[in-house]
Amino acid sequence: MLNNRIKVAIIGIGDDAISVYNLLKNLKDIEVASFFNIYDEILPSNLLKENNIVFHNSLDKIFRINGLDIVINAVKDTKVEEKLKQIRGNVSIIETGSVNLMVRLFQEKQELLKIKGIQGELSTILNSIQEAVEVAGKDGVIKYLNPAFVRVTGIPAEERIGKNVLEASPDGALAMALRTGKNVFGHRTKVGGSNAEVISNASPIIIDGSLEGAVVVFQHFTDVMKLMDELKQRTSQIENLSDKFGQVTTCKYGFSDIIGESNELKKCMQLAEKSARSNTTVLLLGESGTGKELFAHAIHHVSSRREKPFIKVNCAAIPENLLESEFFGYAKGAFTGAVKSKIGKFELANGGTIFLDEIGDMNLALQGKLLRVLQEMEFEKVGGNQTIHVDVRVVAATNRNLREMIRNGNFREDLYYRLNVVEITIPPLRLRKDDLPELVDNLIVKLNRKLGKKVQGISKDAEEILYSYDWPGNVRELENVVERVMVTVDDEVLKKKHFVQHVSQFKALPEKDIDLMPIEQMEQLLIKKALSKFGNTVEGKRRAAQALNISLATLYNKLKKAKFENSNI
Ligand SMILES: Nc1ncnc2c1ncn2[C@@H]1O[C@H](COP(=O)(O)OP(=O)(O)OP(=O)(O)O)[C@@H](O)[C@H]1O
Repeated sequence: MLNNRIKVAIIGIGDDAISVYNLLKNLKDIEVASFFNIYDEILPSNLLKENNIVFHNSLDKIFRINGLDIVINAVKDTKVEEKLKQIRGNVSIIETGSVNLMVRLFQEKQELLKIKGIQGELSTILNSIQEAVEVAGKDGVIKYLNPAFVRVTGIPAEERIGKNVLEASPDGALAMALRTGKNVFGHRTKVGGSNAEVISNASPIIIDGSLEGAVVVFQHFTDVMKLMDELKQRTSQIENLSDKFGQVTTCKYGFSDIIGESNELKKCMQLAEKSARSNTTVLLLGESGTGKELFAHAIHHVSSRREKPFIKVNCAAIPENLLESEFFGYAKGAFTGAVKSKIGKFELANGGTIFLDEIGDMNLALQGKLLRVLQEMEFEKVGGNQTIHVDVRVVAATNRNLREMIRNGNFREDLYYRLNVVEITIPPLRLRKDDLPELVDNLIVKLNRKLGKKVQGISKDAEEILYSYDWPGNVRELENVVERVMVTVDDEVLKKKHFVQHVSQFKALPEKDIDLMPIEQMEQLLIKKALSKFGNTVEGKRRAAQALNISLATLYNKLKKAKFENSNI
């Protein structure tokens, strides 16, 4: 019956009949099959438009309607009532007054069906989840539990349902939520027959502002712990890997990237290439911007270690107190905040090359530790007691005068000799100006690509001005100068006037009548000028270094050397 529509016939087509029809037409379980127009009344026009409704003008036809379930009598006529009494079988006769009640019953039935559907879905979910669920009414009587509850606790459903949770499990999360009317999170207790430790969350069920019961969801603590352990392990693996990825520098350059035909540079390249194939430690010396890092990359690139990591450590950029843990890593709990262990650069470089840039800026204590690693290729993490063995090739570089530092007691002599198995001093650009044309040509090609320009070359007078300059910032400075001009100029040939117009170095220096003075003195003058322009703050120094085309570390070194920091610049 629920799935078949109920067939209805309405007697009369007056106002009563029409309002009954309007009530019924939207109920999907009811089909108004026929109207009986027994007084030759005029049919309302909208009813005429309705489909599939048959109009009869004789009540006799009522007996012939197939499968009729209900007749609604919307006329007050004793003759009609008499006639209807003759109808037999399953047909019900209803007066218009009862129609409202019938409609309400149908609507409630529809709601009930909807609720049944939702109930079905919910019980499928509750039956299949791994977490145990238990529900109690406001009086504490347990009304529901799912199959996982029985599995986790070992208590059969029939022993539990109907009991009062406030007595059966007074310390459990469900009882707490019922007593307080508040959510309970992460509550740990032992349950039931299995005495299993569980971790539960419970919530009160509040309907229209009043507490109607509570529900608890819980699972085996061991399950949760297992998941947590697994999660922790995975997280630490991911952190380690991303740590490693972040630190491993891909080796970007080979010897073919080192530009220059001067004898001075060629000698350096030959020596570097020869030593690259052995495992020896190489010490690269030279002013800032001469290409020491480029050489370190090239050495790694032609060595048998080229497929292994190339790790760069800038000893000047890392605060002294962190340098040791940067080098060797630290063990978990080595100091406050060391919640997990950290892998150091030496371990990361295992099998490959470590490039210790600005080695002259390392403190004496750490120099001693580094010496031990270089001699024995083993070390312990900070706060750790396990010895770690590595196989690392060391390339070190500095723009400082290590021999002078040894004389002043600032650099260990034994470390110096360990490092300079092969010592390569890259000459400054001012001593190999023959390399300028090739360097500039190469730069123009690279920058044309980068900036989308079509520069063909530089004019003779521009070349002259480049030759006449001493390049304290070496190749790095040359790169910046050419880029600055190419960014601003659209001509195909770069001329002297472009360099003078756009490059402060050339603007600042008078072209003629410049007093000759020692280069170091000129350098100091320029640093003073830059600091008075940008200020003696950390930011000022950073901007001054930028303007002078030297690294911040180099600026600090030069300041230290000249003791500028205490002067009144
Ligand atoms: N011979 C060269 N051929 C091509 N490019 C070079 C050459 N020498 C240096 N460079 C370029 O000049 C810039 C500075 O070089 P690099 O960083 O190797 O110098 P550095 O001596 O290590 O400097 P610092 O001491 O300041 O760290 C880089 O962009 C590098 O590619």
